[in-house]
Amino acid sequence: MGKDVIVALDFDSKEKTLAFLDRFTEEKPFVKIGMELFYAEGPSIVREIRARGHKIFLDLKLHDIPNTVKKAMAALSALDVDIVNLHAAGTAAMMTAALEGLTRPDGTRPLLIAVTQLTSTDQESMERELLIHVPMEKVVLHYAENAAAAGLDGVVCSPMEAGVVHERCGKDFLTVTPGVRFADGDAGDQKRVTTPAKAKELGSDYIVVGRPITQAEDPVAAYRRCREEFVG
Ligand SMILES: O=C(O)c1cc(=O)[nH]c(=O)n1[C@@H]1O[C@H](COP(=O)(O)O)[C@@H](O)[C@H]1O
Repeated sequence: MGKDVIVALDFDSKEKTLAFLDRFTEEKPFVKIGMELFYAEGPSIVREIRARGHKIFLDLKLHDIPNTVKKAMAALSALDVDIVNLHAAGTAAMMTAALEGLTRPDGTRPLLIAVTQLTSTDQESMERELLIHVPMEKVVLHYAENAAAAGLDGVVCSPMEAGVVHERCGKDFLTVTPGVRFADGDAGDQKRVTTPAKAKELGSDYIVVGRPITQAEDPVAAYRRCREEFVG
């Protein structure tokens, strides 16, 4: 898999989602199905979007005791998706169980990545609300190293940390980075934000972009602008 833009399909219904995807007549974007759409429509929406030929990052951010995560991942392994994730790269036991559950009888599995610190969290809120009194970059690197040691394929972090994660965990360890806005865009609830061009410079493998594309007046033009900046 190469550098690409992943479009976050944060819609509350199948109808809105498919109407959005129908706008793309020339390209087949890599998409992310997250909690909002999955909880509204269930696994059938994943199958339907896959049948249309899209690559899929299924972003359900699993986090529970190892046995529960293993069983839930086993259920998700029946879906033909490219990436799934955990929230967060916490204990080795949970991550190992997730890998076991996700691995199909034939030995194949989707890529498994884990969230480090949400891109809606900044240093101040991490300290005040989560009581983590360590620099953000160090926290992200710690989670990334945990994930790499457990055998995961990468992490979700902000583009701001992509470079150091690659330095520490290797160039093949994936950095999937939300928190992306155009220079003239509104950050909204995101805190650790860069432009697509900056994410490229910093070494992100994938940028995850939702509202700057889905809420744009011309989503296809916004997607193309994003790809142009990030992939070139
Ligand atoms: O796991 C994620 O995808 C994720 C992790 C994170 O730290 N920050 C983050 O924004 N995301 C997701 O990335 C998308 C970003 O959407 P926009 O802020 O609209 O571009 C949303 O679907 C979030 O759920």
